[in-house]
Amino acid sequence: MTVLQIDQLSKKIGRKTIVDGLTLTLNKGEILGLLGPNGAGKTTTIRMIVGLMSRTAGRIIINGVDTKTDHAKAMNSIGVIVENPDLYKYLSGYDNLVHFARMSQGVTKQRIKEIIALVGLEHSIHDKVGTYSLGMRQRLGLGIALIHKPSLLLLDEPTNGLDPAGIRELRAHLIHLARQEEVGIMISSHLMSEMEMMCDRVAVLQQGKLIGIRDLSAMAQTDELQVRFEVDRPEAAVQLLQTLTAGLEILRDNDHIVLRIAKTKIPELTQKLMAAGIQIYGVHTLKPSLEDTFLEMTEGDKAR
Ligand SMILES: Nc1ncnc2c1ncn2[C@@H]1O[C@H](COP(=O)(O)OP(=O)(O)OP(=O)(O)O)[C@@H](O)[C@H]1O
Repeated sequence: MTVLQIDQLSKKIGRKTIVDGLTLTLNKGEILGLLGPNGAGKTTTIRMIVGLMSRTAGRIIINGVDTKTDHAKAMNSIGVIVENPDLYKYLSGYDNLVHFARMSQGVTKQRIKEIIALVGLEHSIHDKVGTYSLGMRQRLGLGIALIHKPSLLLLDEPTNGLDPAGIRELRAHLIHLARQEEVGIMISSHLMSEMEMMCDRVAVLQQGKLIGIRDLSAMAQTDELQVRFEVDRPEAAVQLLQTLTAGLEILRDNDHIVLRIAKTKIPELTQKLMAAGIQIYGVHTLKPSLEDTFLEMTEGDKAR
């Protein structure tokens, strides 16, 4: 089920086009990354979705509701952390949650308890927020964004300022939310490594334009690997493999030969090399990374 659908969304300020005809969908239980360098238009896109900024053109549909037709209804199913959450630091985490819960209808004590467990703040929820670390404040902010059970969560660079442990914790919470509570999550970042670790799909933005979408779960399942054989006679190895597998591209890198094959092919090729008397010192495998595919996309873009 689609929780967010954006069609031909654009933003112009003066003569500058900041977001240019962006079309995207986000499904229930999916984590979609919005990846792009500074100034690519990520924040502007998120601000337009939540109505913090007007749009120049395009449609935004949240759970089947057009945000232009019924903004309030569409916003009911969104949780958002656009910047550092506004928290009351002289109140406890619990009192902050109660305060924000009053703004939504029908939030029960049980829901507040669930939220505290969900964001892992059981042990410090009665401490004053002023004593919290940045990671704890982020988690409380996440809890507040989730209190009314949104089916869509939007996060703009949520890991900014977090240390590696904080980032790991936040990532675990977001994956849990998507998988267990089926929340659709859109998260912006300029860090590929971060996107790679938590997103199902990544939309790459460059100068306000969508230049490609990569399905990371499909990338993880593909059995094509980059395989490097370290051998004593690379020349002979290349010749042999080329006669065995027509059309296979093999690169030579000093004592290594590098090729892209399915994992299941490795034993067969290893045996053939050994049978030809070629000594194998090592076999190293590498999955194509998001960075590789990102570079492929941006280079492809330049060529057009
Ligand atoms: N109100 C505004 N007036 C003029 N230009 C703006 C305005 N808001 C944003 N911009 C410009 O639009 C571009 C996109 O900004 P935006 O903040 O959406 O990018 P971003 O991808 O979120 O980048 P960052 O990672 O730096 O937050 C930038 O070049 C920015 O200078």
